[in-house]
Amino acid sequence: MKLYSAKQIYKADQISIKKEEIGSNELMERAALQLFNWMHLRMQGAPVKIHLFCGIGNNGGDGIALARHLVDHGYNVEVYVINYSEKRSKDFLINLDRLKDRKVWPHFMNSDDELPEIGREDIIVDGIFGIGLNRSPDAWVVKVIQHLNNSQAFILSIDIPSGLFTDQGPEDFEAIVKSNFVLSFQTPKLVFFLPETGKYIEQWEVLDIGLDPEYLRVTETDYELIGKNEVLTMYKPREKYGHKGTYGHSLIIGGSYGKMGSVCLSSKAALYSGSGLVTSYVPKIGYNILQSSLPEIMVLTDADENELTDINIEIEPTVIGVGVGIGTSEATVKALSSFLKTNKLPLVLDADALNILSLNKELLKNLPEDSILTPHPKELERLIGKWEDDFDKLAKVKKFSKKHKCIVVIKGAHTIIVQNGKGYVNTTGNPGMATAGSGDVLTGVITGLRAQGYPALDAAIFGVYLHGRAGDIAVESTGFQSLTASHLIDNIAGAYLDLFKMPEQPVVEEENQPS
Ligand SMILES: NC(=O)C1=CN([C@@H]2O[C@H](COP(=O)(O)OP(=O)(O)OC[C@H]3O[C@@H](n4cnc5c(N)ncnc54)[C@H](O)[C@@H]3O)[C@@H](O)[C@H]2O)[C@@H](O)CC1
Ligand SMILES: [K+]
Repeated sequence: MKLYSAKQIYKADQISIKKEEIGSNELMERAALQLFNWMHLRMQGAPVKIHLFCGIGNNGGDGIALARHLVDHGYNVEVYVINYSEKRSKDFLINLDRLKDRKVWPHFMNSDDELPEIGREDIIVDGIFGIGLNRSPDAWVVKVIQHLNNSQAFILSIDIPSGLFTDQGPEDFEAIVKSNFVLSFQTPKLVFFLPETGKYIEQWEVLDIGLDPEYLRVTETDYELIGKNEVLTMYKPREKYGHKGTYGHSLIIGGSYGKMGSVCLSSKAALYSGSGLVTSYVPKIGYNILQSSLPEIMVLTDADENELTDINIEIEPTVIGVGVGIGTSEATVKALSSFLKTNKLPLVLDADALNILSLNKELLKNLPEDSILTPHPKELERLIGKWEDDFDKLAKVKKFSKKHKCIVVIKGAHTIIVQNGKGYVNTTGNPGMATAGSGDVLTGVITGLRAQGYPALDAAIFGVYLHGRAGDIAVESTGFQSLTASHLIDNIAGAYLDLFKMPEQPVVEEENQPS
């Protein structure tokens, strides 16, 4: 699913209005009706108090129009207009008049007005600012926003939580509505998925207001949201006459004294994600550990007992996953450096391989094109330097990816895969996956997919999706706290099977026929 920018949404609005020969207020009416239907379906006329806080632009206009529909259906509403500017939009004014026709008089709130009382069982509709926010709200509006956040009432935001910019990071974190639910028009917004701003959104849903499908189809976006539909197009079915050679050979290079578990996890994950063959390359200390815990896997050893000192491979793997558990000792840095200088095979780099690259940036030029780097936030900072906010981080990663012709997997609650100027935002996974070894499993899954012939970008996107989906399936039986990296591996199978599961249809009971 594409994530459109505010500029693109405004353009889609204009094109739809022109093509359909409708007024902009008709588009607002569509939006308001969708909002109303959503609420009405869930509330079924319940006499809960609904406080609608509306700005003076089109987001406020949506709120005012919604208020009219709620009033028409007998809901208990109170409307407040937050008068933060003299420049009321045309469609806001049209809808204000329509509301007044119903003899509903909003409270017009200015800077020194008292804040209304809101019960914790009430509902707040947040229509103060939409995608038109272009500077931080004034101090008194921030107070109103804080009042809503402190009320403990359920907050339903129209289009975007008020105070969040659509395409830039926040300036004032106090000035943002904390939404329980966002009904976002036509597209979710990128900020819903970034660490600094995603926390203002508990849940979201898209309302289709019928913006011009052709414009939406042909318009390229900088970001895409990745769900099942997106990865299904990447999936490679197994061939009937395939053999283990058809599905590639993964080599996992890693480990040091006390850190052999990471190699076990990566190697096993590569196998479970479908790699035909898997070999691990480890210090001697790892030989028995791997041979006895993973019978399907072949093992090669370094000359040294406890750490990697000379990466000397005499096999021809399809892809190499390198870095888990290797540490950063002088001997290992040397070994990795000389390996990178001669290696031409596709790479997935993780953990200390990334830390070694950060300390020896000249090695980056040795990476084969389309190498996949999987840093967690600290490793990323070492690679690209500090960032000011999430948008600055994304800009820096894009620049890095372009310069070094590599794919960067920014691990997080919503992992984002960046190649060149484009980002792919993952939707699977859960907080239980913040656990030891989770990253090692991801490295194995991506390596295993690459071995099977998935192009690098697909391997990264699909791998991140599968890893998260395995976590989502696992958590149903483990809970967040007890989820471990091994559970993730055990559920890779479930994540694959889930790709082809049809959504469950609601059971419709047959009506009793008179006999
Ligand atoms: N035809 C359309 O454009 C549609 C727009 N829709 C709604 O319209 C919204 C966008 O409306 P607007 O463009 O009117 O913008 P907003 O309603 O988000 O903001 C209102 C206006 O306030 C001003 N402003 C921005 N930041 C401010 C600040 N900190 N303090 C004071 N004033 C500030 C800006 O001039 C802005 O246009 C969407 O989020 C959506 O809810 C929907 O009705 C669907 C159709
Ligand atoms: K809003």
